[in-house]
Amino acid sequence: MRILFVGAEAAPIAKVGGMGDVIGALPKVLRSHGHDVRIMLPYYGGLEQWFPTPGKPVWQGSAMFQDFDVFETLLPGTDVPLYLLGHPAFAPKRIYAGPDEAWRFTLFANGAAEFAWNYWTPDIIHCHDWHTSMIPVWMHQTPNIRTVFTIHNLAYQGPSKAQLATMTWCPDYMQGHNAIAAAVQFADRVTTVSPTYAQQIQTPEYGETVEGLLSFISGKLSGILNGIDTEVYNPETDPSLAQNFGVATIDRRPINKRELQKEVGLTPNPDCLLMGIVSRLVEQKGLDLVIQTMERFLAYSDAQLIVLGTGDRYYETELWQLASRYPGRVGVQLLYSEPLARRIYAGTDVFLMPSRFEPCGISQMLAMRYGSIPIVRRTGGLVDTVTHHDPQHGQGTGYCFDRYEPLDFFACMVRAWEGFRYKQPWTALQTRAMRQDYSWDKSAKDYISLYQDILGKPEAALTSSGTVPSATRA
Ligand SMILES: Nc1ncnc2c1ncn2[C@@H]1O[C@H](COP(=O)(O)OP(=O)(O)O[C@H]2O[C@H](CO)[C@@H](O)[C@H](O)[C@H]2O)[C@@H](O)[C@H]1O
Repeated sequence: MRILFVGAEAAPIAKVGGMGDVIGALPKVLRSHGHDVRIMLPYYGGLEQWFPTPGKPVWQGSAMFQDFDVFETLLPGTDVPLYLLGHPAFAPKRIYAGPDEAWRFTLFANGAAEFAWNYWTPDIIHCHDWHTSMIPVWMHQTPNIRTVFTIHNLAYQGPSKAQLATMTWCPDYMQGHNAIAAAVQFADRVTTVSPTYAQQIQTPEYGETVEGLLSFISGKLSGILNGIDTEVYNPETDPSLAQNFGVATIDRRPINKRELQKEVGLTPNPDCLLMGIVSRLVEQKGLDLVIQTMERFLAYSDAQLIVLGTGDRYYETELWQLASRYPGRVGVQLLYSEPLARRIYAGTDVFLMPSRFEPCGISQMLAMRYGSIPIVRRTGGLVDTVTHHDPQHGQGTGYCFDRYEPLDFFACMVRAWEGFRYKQPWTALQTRAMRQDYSWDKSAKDYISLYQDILGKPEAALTSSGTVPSATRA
């Protein structure tokens, strides 16, 4: 099959959060199954560091009365062809934010549609989040190109119908009151990134005002759990770590804790419970629970905390103030750093993720792979990836709580702190967490079945190169 991934992020070149991990990893796994998968991204300012000589565009097109260029290269470290859509609107060195966000991503989506009609025609365009919402709208009248729309985060829904109509002249058939609602209606299939979240978004509590629509289209909605890139995120080979380790050499892991404590200005102490957060600092991530409980927990215990993230000014300020009140015990790094993130996964004892909602969550899986035990609220993909530690039966991979209440989170941290004092069961817990299989293999197969189902083609109808002969395309 020929599949074009279109999205705003792809690791390692343009990543803000988990969607970048997904678009950076899944295509290469799908290609290893014999499918021709390619990616299209905006050509953001700053990407020149990855591609010093952009060369000539492979195609030039226009959309919304704007001319744009498309350059072709490979996603670094992979064999995945990457198309970069170049237009001055993407010249600034930022992925999101800015007053023109709605306009420039609508241009990107429309440009990607033009590209698929005129240059490289895939069987399926796999669209990610609202930035690509116009693609299913346009493609519903193009029977040979089908669409999958994946919701990574329903909290962001893109421009309103009125804005879209002004920007794109989209005709009245564009149903739905905003970009994401339109995509959901016109896509051949809608997916989200965990089975639990696929159910939750059909309820008022998690549906972000589109729960009615999502339950109406539930026949074409499914949840496919994210994986992680186990080649790139491997504590045995990760060059960012002070000390590599694996399940068999877990006794080497404490070196990472000591070096991390030194690096972020915490008092080196192997015996205290070192807690970590690596996150976008936004309401979704449950940071108000952290802010409400942390002083009391620090007073009650010997714990330390390291936070890495950027986001809302309110959370940045609150966390910064906490760090200034607890020098040597709380370290806050308000920045984006991939190597430091990995050192936090490898050096902390527990990883906090008390999310208000969580479509899937990649961070808790990375934490487990690196032996840091997640403390999570049981919501969305956290339900599907973390099970509660049961020391008596030697089961479970983390600590979980249900209600979004400070007391419940506090109690969960106390249980983890208590558990950490018993070294043998703790090491067994770490080993279990590290042994979990969160690779993309299973989910990639689920996506392949979904694509085949849309095309109405059994595996045998595909050619040996994995493409459907054009004469037999639907
Ligand atoms: N300051 C920083 N420095 C370095 N690295 C940082 C960082 N802040 C975050 N990261 C990295 O960004 C990723 C975060 O991914 P998550 O899936 O946990 O959450 P996010 O909300 O961004 O993703 C959304 O999309 C994904 C993908 O579908 C869903 O899993 C998730 O639930 C949904 O909210 C991790 O790889 C993490 O290490």
